[in-house]
Amino acid sequence: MRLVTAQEMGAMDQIAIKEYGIPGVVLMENAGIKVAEVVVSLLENLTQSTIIVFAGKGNNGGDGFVVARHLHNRGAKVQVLLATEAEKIKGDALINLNIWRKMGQRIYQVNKNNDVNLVRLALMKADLVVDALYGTGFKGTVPDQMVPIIEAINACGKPVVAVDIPSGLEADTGRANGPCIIAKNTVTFAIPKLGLVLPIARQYVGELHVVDISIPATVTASETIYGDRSITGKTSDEVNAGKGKGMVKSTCVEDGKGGKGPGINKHNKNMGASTGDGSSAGGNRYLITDQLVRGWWPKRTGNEHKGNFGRVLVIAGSRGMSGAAVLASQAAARSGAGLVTLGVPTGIHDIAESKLTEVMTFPLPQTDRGIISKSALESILSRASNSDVLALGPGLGTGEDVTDLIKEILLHIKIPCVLDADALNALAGKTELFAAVQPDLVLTPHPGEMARLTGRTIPQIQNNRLGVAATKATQWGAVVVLKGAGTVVAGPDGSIYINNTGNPGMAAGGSGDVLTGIIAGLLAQGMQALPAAAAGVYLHGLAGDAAARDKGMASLLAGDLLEHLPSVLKTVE
Ligand SMILES: NC(=O)C1=CN([C@@H]2O[C@H](COP(=O)(O)OP(=O)(O)OC[C@H]3O[C@@H](n4cnc5c(N)ncnc54)[C@H](O)[C@@H]3O)[C@@H](O)[C@H]2O)[C@@H](O)CC1
Ligand SMILES: [K+]
Repeated sequence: MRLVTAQEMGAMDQIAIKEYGIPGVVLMENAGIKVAEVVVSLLENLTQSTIIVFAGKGNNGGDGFVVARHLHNRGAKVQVLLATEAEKIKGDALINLNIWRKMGQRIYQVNKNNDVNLVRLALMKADLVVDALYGTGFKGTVPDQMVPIIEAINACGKPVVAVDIPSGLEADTGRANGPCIIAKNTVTFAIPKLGLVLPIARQYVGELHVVDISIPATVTASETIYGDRSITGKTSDEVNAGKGKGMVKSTCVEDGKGGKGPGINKHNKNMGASTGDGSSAGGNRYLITDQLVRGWWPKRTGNEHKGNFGRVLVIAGSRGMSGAAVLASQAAARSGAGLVTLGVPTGIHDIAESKLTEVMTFPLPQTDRGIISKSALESILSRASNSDVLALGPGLGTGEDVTDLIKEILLHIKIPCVLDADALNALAGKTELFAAVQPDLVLTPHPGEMARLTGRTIPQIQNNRLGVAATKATQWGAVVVLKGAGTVVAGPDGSIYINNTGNPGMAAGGSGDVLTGIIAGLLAQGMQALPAAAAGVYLHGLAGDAAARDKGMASLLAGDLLEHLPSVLKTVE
């Protein structure tokens, strides 16, 4: 499902208004009607219900007046509390405020500090609250006089329906920098705003409804290139040249409905390049959904043999870390790869072989610390020449030997690679190598590994997950999977896929090894790097959710994910 920033949504609204001739007041009317419908669906007896609508000074408040009118028309008792001076209301919002007044309805101004008593009194009588204080126009922290109002709403215990976005939440970052409405339901217009699906926003958004307000599909479905460089990756001149021309591209890859899918080729590795860090990388953003994954799924016709589904080579493990190698290779096999071969240091070869049935194994020369030695290079490259994908890293261990080996592998490899764990640690400070690698690369760092790779702190990574992932994916010409709650998958073109499956129980040893194997398994079946990574994190999370339902989060083990992979895969197949 496509996601947009506030600026992109605003640009789409403007195109609908200025180029298609749909008056803004019509969009506002539709928005208000759709919110009213959700409110009606939540109330048992509308005509016996009292609804309080909190309206702010902008268009979000304008939507609120429309909601109030439709609920009143349908027999509810509706009170509008205005959290600004009425004189500040303008444009379409003023049109709707005036209609409300002409209907003989009052508004109650509650923009002064001592008005909070009026707010509390109204809330006591309410069955439901509509939050139309701030929408996508909000940034920063709510002004002081709004703090007691928002606190009173959150404390009243009545269900709150947020119009477009909970007030106090930033549409792009999903951050609440101060008090913020905690909604039971959020009704967002046309396309979900990026911040609404980020894990930090979950507690405020509640159930998310995405409703159509009649913005033409040609506008919402286009890979729009509007706004400034911070969104498009274009120079301001290019943007100005395109202004007023409407949609620049029309291929849409949304919910598996069409388009060629977000493939990657190395030639577009610098597309959408961004200068700064922030959320500055160009490209489109999506929430990974079932529909998207189904659209990417390799089709099986029934006439295949095991060679059709690709061969995965896993190079992993070291003394004491045979489990990582076993989990990664089993996950590749479980994800549908035709053949999986695991190369491990001699010392743990027998252990790996005894734990694995379907996966073939072979021993590699090792150092006296039980780590694969540099002299394994030739053997690995020779195996790789008969494979379709290489998964490299889980449990490899660290040291100069490993670093040298990985560097050499990457400089000579000709098949797509998934790099994880120690393969990433080995390349900290040597990331210029990524851009020199010929085949597709998928990197799967957790925030700690990303901090080492980029020379930043973990908080710096976590405070800007989307920006860092997209910027680095562009710079490195690789698919970057930044793990953690709300895993971010970024492509070299700056596009971003956000994952919402999974649970905290998955933060267990070995979970990342399973993900590496799943992505390698999907790549082996012919999926391109970006869809394989995005589908991989989605399925990995679903398997984790199924395992948590089965066993609870506390005792969830990485091996449980393997057990639940088949049923999860069955649902998308
Ligand atoms: N024609 C359109 O563009 C449509 C807009 N719609 C609604 O309009 C909303 C966006 O409206 P607006 O852009 O008017 O803005 P909002 O209504 O979201 O915000 C209201 C005002 O608050 C101000 N503000 C922002 N941050 C603040 C802060 N920290 N402290 C104090 N004031 C702050 C803004 O400058 C703005 O004037 C959407 O969320 C949606 O609800 C819908 O009616 C659909 C059509
Ligand atoms: K709102």
